[in-house]
Amino acid sequence: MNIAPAIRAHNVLKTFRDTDGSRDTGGNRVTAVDHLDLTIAPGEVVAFLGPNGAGKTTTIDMMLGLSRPDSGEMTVFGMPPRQAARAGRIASVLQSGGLLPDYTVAETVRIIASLHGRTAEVDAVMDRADIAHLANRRVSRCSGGEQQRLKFALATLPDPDLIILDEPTAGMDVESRRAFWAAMRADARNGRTVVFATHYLDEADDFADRIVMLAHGRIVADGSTAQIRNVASRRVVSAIVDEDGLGTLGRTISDLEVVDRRGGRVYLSSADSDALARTLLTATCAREIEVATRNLEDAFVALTSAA
Ligand SMILES: Nc1ncnc2c1ncn2[C@@H]1O[C@H](COP(=O)(O)OP(=O)(O)OP(=O)(O)O)[C@@H](O)[C@H]1O
Repeated sequence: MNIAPAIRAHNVLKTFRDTDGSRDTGGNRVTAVDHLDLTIAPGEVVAFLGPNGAGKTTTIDMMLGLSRPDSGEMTVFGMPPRQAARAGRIASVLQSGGLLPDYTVAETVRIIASLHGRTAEVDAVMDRADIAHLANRRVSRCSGGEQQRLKFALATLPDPDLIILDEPTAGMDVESRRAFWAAMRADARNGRTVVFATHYLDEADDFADRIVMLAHGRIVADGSTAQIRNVASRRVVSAIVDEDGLGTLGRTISDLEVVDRRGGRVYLSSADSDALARTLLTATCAREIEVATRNLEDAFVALTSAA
């Protein structure tokens, strides 16, 4: 059977007029999403990871049908996003607004449940979002993390096939973040597709099956969390070495990557870091050779700054 992908972006381009506060700059445009190709299968939990301005929100807005690509095509379950949203297949958890402060948590869930004809689900949904113990608390008295869990509960009420979350834990402390993602995980086990944007590497690593790293509107890495960790755990060999030495190295090590140049040192990476270090030592006049493990943060910086 041919099942439509949950999300398919084909050559999606989105630009904006450059409005930097000055008078019209002559029609310069910012490319927010640069010919994006991406397929997400039903049931995947995918993190969009990227620095400020990478294009995460712009991509998410197009997935939700809030804006349209300039060119290319975005589909959700094989249809235009707006149609999928109208059919109740997409829900989103937005960062701010949307809750009535004077209602209790339980009243809020019941009101939205009745709108969707899902009153029988109220208890189960509150349990999954870990807000059952807050049932009688006014929304205005809930912490930011508790309010986000409530919003998440509301988003799951219509039983959508896809949930999209744009930085749902921004501003939360570590404990609240953990509680939020535990609730999300409990829900995703039921086969829902979840796409979330985050700045936090740990969050992506802990809760996603797959990480899509974005920078400058382009995908710079896309893989299972294990694959991304594998790239991240490569060793970096650094040394003081001249351009001749680098040339020799480039001819010997086919996948040589110059990760960084800092403080007179060159930072290098290759799948076989032993061969890299050996060549540096024996075939060049490199000095002060050091080998270090690259952590996820370094890998992220290296991948995104190379884009
Ligand atoms: N309405 C707009 N008008 C002009 N430029 C925009 C608009 N929306 C986004 N941009 C620009 O498009 C680029 C991508 O922005 P986007 O908000 O999608 O990034 P992001 O990855 O979500 O960033 P953040 O992590 O800071 O939320 C940025 O350069 C941004 O300034």
